[in-house]
Amino acid sequence: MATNSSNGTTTKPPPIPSPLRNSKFFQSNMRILVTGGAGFIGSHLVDRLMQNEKNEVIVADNYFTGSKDNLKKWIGHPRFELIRHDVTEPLFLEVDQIYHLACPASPIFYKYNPVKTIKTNVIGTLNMLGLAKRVGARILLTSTSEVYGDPLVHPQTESYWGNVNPIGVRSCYDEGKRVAETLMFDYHRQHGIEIHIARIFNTYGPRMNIDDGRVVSNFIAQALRGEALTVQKPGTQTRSFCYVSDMVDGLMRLMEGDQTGPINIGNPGEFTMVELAETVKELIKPDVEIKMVENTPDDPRQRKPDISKAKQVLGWEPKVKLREGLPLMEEDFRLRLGLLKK
Ligand SMILES: NC(=O)c1ccc[n+]([C@@H]2O[C@H](COP(=O)([O-])OP(=O)(O)OC[C@H]3O[C@@H](n4cnc5c(N)ncnc54)[C@H](O)[C@@H]3O)[C@@H](O)[C@H]2O)c1
Ligand SMILES: O=c1ccn([C@@H]2O[C@H](COP(=O)(O)OP(=O)(O)O[C@H]3OC[C@@H](O)[C@H](O)[C@H]3O)[C@@H](O)[C@H]2O)c(=O)[nH]1
Repeated sequence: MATNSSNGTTTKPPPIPSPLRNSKFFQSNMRILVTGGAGFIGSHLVDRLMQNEKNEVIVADNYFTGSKDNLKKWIGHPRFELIRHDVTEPLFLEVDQIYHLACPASPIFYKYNPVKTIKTNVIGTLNMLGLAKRVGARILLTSTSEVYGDPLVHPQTESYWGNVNPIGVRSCYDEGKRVAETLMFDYHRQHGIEIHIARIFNTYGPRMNIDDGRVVSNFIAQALRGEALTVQKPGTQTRSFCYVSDMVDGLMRLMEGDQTGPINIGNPGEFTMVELAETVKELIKPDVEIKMVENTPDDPRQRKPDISKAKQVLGWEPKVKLREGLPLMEEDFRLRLGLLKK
């Protein structure tokens, strides 16, 4: 069956699934690979996938930012496998679906080793597309709102080509993800691979690394530790925050449908960093100080997804509001920091 690309062209039918599927010994389970599945979003995705008894889940992760701890409830389960693997090396598996999430998401981590970040996005995605082609699997890429760069169009629609610095300190990630999208579409057009591209906007929730440097995790950890909330200048820059359970729901709907995307998955609720700090202050520690600190180069000044396409073709929209999601993350951080509520 040819797939409908977002630009209306139809492509060759996908390669036939692995001959294994026709063998009489074949388990009829769906074999799902989640690269980066030991990470924040990936481990929540694994939790949801494992709820379906017809799913066998394999996680491939190099633990650069993820942790086995995020998957401890599944280790040893007969339908679950965890392998230490770096996606910049080829991977030979028999699978039916690939959720390709492997890439450090926190700017502090993806800037730590920029060459490795772009290798992960380019060579890692090439390896996963090669795997999809070999076994006839469908593949979903978790791309990012960063492909829009410092957007001149607001809110951002999927048809916006972006405003990205090709040689900046964030380019390893922003351009790396753009090349990953390009590779996805080239394999789709040239080899008929069934692709799905999600452009994920800022996502938060339990299991974020406490010190991974992203704004929501920073503010909550700072408030719980009684440290000043560090608003990076100018403080008027905006982001929109999607709770992780909404994000996982969107990714699974995209994988199960026939849309190539790209499709924005995010919460259109837009806040300045000062507003976010004030909300965390009010909800967690009303006497905490808020201080302005220096920012880093090329920080986008505004970001808000237009999610009309996700609503229309996926029947998806976020349900959890920021003021509902933050307390759930606070509870998780208190537990992990040993600061249970008195
Ligand atoms: N969380 C967000 O706000 C957000 C926003 C946009 C896009 N995304 C994308 O979603 C995906 C997951 O993000 P996250 O927030 O869960 O980040 P995360 O850092 O928690 O998870 C990434 C996972 O990938 C693994 N990984 C990194 N490089 C790897 C490599 N070379 N080989 C194998 N595994 C590797 C890490 O160890 C980690 O487990 C990423 O692709 C990220 O770019 C996230
Ligand atoms: O302590 C902090 C940290 C960050 N910030 C600000 O908060 C905003 C968001 O910064 P974050 O580091 O949380 O995240 P970013 O928006 O830069 O990237 C995020 O969204 C796009 C995804 O692809 C990335 O994976 C995700 O990390 C920035 O304007 C930053 O300057 C603060 O004000 N204080």
